[in-house]
Amino acid sequence: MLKKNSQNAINLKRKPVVLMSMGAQERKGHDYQVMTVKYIKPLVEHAGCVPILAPTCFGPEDIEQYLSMVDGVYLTGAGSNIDPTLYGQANLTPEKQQDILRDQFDIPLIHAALKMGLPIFAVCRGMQEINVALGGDLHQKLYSLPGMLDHRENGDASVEEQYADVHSVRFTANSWLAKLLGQEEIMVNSLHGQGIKTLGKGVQPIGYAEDASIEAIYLPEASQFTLGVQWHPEWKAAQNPHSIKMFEAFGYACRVYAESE
Ligand SMILES: N[C@@H](CCC(=O)NCCCC(=O)O)C(=O)O
Repeated sequence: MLKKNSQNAINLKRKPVVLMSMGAQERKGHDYQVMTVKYIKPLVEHAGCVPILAPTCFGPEDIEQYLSMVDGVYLTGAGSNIDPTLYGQANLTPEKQQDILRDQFDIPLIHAALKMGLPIFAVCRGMQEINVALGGDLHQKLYSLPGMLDHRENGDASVEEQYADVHSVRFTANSWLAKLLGQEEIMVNSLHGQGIKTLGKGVQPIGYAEDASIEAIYLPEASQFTLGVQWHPEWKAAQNPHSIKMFEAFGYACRVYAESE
């Protein structure tokens, strides 16, 4: 039996379950599928969800079965770049790692999740995947464009320094995201070399860095919660009220989906 409390929270008998796509990594001649704990932690602690980690190395065949078991999809960041042939460009960063198996899993996953009305929260590479899945493309070297900030981290710096807030993001005035966060501008960290160029079908920017690059998107025509951010709200989320609000909102959307099942 479902109950709603006075804060409009939904008390399900079970926690909502959320799919996270894993990434490929090779170590000492063995293939691994990996997920960084920093991404899982706020999903558990602030969204109140149970993660299911899906290996992406066996192809997209079982996507529908995975999605039938979950109440949301959380697409994380990763150091790898999306294969640019998927958005009609030659590879300008051949020195960078790719993860074609994750691309081949996540693109149909996004289409299927949208069709099913599953809430989607996407971070960094995940946000770029949504744009590519919907027919958009990317700047492969955002940092080489005139007038743009360098959004990459300093590879020689400590992890603390790499994930420190470095630039602002301004949200569309009166947008749902500005209302959720209670302010129209926040400071964020930045660890990406690529960024959205042409918008995919139905993709709406809702936050921009001071160099006008796209930092947050959603899909206004979708019935479910959709949010993609280019920064890393998962990093020390417990210490960041904005990150907590985003994970809580995603968790709430997943609970609503679970209740509807
Ligand atoms: N490779 C893309 C995506 C960047 C991204 O997701 N970075 C994550 C860094 C590592 C992590 O925190 O998981 C780009 O460069 O734009």
